[in-house]
Amino acid sequence: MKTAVVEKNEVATSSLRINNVSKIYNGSITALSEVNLDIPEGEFVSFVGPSGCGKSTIFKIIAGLSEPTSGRVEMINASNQETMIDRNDVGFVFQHATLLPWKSVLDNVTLPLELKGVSKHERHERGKEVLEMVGLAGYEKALPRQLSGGMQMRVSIARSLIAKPKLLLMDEPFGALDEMTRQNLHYELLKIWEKTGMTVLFITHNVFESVFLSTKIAVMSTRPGRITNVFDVPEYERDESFRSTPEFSHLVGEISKGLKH
Ligand SMILES: Nc1ncnc2c1ncn2[C@@H]1O[C@H](COP(=O)(O)OP(=O)(O)OP(=O)(O)O)[C@@H](O)[C@H]1O
Repeated sequence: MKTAVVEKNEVATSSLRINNVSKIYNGSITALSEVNLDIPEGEFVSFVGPSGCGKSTIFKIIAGLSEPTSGRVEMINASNQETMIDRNDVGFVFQHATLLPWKSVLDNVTLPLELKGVSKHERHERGKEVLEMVGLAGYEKALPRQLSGGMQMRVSIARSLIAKPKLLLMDEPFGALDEMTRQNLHYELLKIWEKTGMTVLFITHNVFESVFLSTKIAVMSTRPGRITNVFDVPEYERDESFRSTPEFSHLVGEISKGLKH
């Protein structure tokens, strides 16, 4: 039976702090207004909210692809000192796998290391390791078009893991996949998260998915985009039966209610 134990990291030594972040586009569109959230390392945090509430904008700011209009995102270390996020520690997965169609699976996955000038031998060793992690050992030579949508997403996840990120940002990674593929990837992702101990931030429109995967769920509202509620998900074993427990239904209900406000 597929199962994964989701436990909070009780010995977190640092946190990612979203500190009073606002973002106004073009001087008039308030995408985010005074967003605050502390995320201890090793947590799995989902962001749910209606279209346009600023979920992708937060991710772009965390990844350093966009500047906040005010506020900042920083790391707080064990001695409570603020440090900058090291962009080399951040991995990104998007809704579409965005693979290079003419490159093999292995070459797609190892591209970030190739761009850094890592030797072919080393990047192939590491590439095989991450392909194994996502369940694609043996597909090194395949081309993206020979893979299903779910397999292409696995390649995209493997590519994001190649540089051993401490923080993985996933922007609706399973939004375009069918339900069975999506559920299989949930287990794979939880296994990878357990194995690596990285912090995962995950955007989804799917409340069920957020409850199944996360240790914490940030509910956002639109106009202006802000976090209206944060739910802690108790520790439990994620297996098929979890989806039909009263705890699961209760949280789904509470979050869905929160989304309507
Ligand atoms: N580059 C930009 N220039 C101007 N407005 C923008 C820009 N990027 C985003 N916006 C606006 O900011 C708001 C938040 O957008 P964002 O993409 O962060 O929301 P989202 O919650 O990720 O939406 P979705 O769930 O549809 O992906 C929206 O009103 C959007 O139109």
